[in-house]
Amino acid sequence: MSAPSDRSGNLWQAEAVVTPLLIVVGAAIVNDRGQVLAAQRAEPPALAGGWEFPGGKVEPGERDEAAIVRECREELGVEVEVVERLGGDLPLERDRGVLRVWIVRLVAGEPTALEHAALRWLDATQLDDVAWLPADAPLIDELRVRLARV
Ligand SMILES: Nc1nc2c([nH]c(=O)n2[C@H]2C[C@H](O)[C@@H](COP(=O)(O)OP(=O)(O)OP(=O)(O)O)O2)c(=O)[nH]1
Repeated sequence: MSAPSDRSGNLWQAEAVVTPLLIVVGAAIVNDRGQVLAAQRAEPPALAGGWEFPGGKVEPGERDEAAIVRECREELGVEVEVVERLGGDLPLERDRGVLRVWIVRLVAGEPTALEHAALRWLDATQLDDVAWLPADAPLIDELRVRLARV
């Protein structure tokens, strides 16, 4: 069967080609005591109870670093400074997109669970004490090494 074409004879673009890729950024907030802040999701029901790095979807035209700063304000009420990437692009389970985690440091404020069910500071020996969302799992060993160096 031939592909559909318009009157000028151009092939129609397949929908999958033009669907933009979703990018989710996560903030691994590391303090000078070698701890990282883990956040427990409150919603949606399928993810509630799972632990993640605070963050969310990058908006159209927004840089990852700006999205990280915005999400940390919205979700935790803190100001952060982006330090560097942790790991590569990780496939998301529920969405067609990727997760990018950035190491950040706190520059002002004390994190408050404005949207999460709970927050916990974890050191290198405590990273396995919480159930991370599946997409995050490949990063945890790398984070452990990193925290042990602080
Ligand atoms: N923030 C964050 N999201 C993660 C992580 N791991 C992971 O699989 N996700 C998934 C969960 C969600 O399906 C998606 C993030 O969506 P979200 O609902 O937090 O995004 P958002 O804050 O922009 O929220 P909204 O405006 O769309 O409601 O990425 C992680 O470590 N941090």
